[in-house]
Amino acid sequence: MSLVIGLTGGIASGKSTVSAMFTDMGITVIDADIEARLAVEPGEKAYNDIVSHFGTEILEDNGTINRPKLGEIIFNNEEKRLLLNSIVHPAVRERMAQKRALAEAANEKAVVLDIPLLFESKLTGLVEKIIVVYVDEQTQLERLMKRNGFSEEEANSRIKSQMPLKDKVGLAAAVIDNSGSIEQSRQQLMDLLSKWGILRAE
Ligand SMILES: CC(C)(COP(=O)(O)OP(=O)(O)OC[C@H]1O[C@@H](n2cnc3c(N)ncnc32)[C@H](O)[C@@H]1O)[C@@H](O)C(=O)NCCC(=O)NCCS
Ligand SMILES: Nc1ncnc2c1ncn2[C@@H]1O[C@H](COP(=O)(O)OP(=O)(O)OP(=O)(O)O)[C@@H](O)[C@H]1O
Repeated sequence: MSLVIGLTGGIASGKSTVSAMFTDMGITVIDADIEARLAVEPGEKAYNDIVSHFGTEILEDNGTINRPKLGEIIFNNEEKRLLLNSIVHPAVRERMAQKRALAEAANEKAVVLDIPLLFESKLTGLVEKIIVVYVDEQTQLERLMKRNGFSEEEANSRIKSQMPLKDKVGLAAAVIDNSGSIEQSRQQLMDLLSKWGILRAE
C-alpha cells in the first residue's frame, strides 16, 4: 500500500522546490500544474472549451494557448477564473487519478500529489496526509515577483485568488516552513519522512 501524500501551499511558496526533493529520493510526484498544461493542449476537450468561451484572442499564432494572456484575464476577474477552473479541473482530476493508480499498482512506498489548489478545489479526499509548504506573506510576494517578473499588483492579484496560506497551515498534517534556506527546508522534510517511516533516520 502506498502512502498518498498531498503537497500543497500557496503560489510561489516552494512546492516545486520540495517536490524536487521527493523526486531526488526516488519518490513519484504527480504535479497538477503539469497535468493542467497537458489537459489544455490543442485537440484536448478542455482546449476546445477554452477557445469557445474565451475566444481565439487568447491563442498564440501557432494555435497554443497564450498563458500569460489567459492568466491576466482570469486573475483579474473572479467569474472568468471560476469558468476556467470548471473547464480545466475535471480533466486534471481525471489525469491525476489515473497516474496515482499506476503508482499504487507499482506498490511504491509513497506517492506525492503536488496540487496548488488542494483545499480550494476540495480535493483533500484524494490524499491521506497533507504537507503544506509555507512562507511568510512578504517572502511569498518577493519570490513571486522575482520568479515571474510580476509587478506588486500582478503578484497580489494571484495571491489573493487563493485561500490565505496561513489558513492552509491549520488544515495540514505537517508544515514545512520554506521562509529560510532550501537546506533548512530539506532538513524539515527529512525529519518528517523519518517520522512517518518513509525514510530511515540517519
Ligand atoms: C491561468 C493559466 C493559463 C496561467 O498559466 P501560467 O503558466 O502563467 O501559470 P501556471 O499554470 O504555471 O500556474 C502557476 C500557479 O498559479 C496558481 N494558479 C493557477 N491557476 C489558478 C487558479 N485557477 N486559481 C488560483 N491559483 C491558480 C497556482 O499556484 C499555480 O501553481 C494557468 O494557471 C491555468 O490554466 N490555470 C487554470 C488551471 C488551474 O487551476 N491550475 C492550477 C492547478 S490545477
Ligand atoms: N528556500 C528558498 N530560498 C530562496 N528561494 C527559494 C526558496 N524556495 C524556493 N525559492 C524560489 O522561490 C520561487 C518559488 O518557488 P517554487 O517555484 O518552488 O514555488 P511553487 O510553490 O512551486 O510555485 P507555483 O506553484 O506558483 O509554481 C522560485 O523561484 C524558487 O527558486
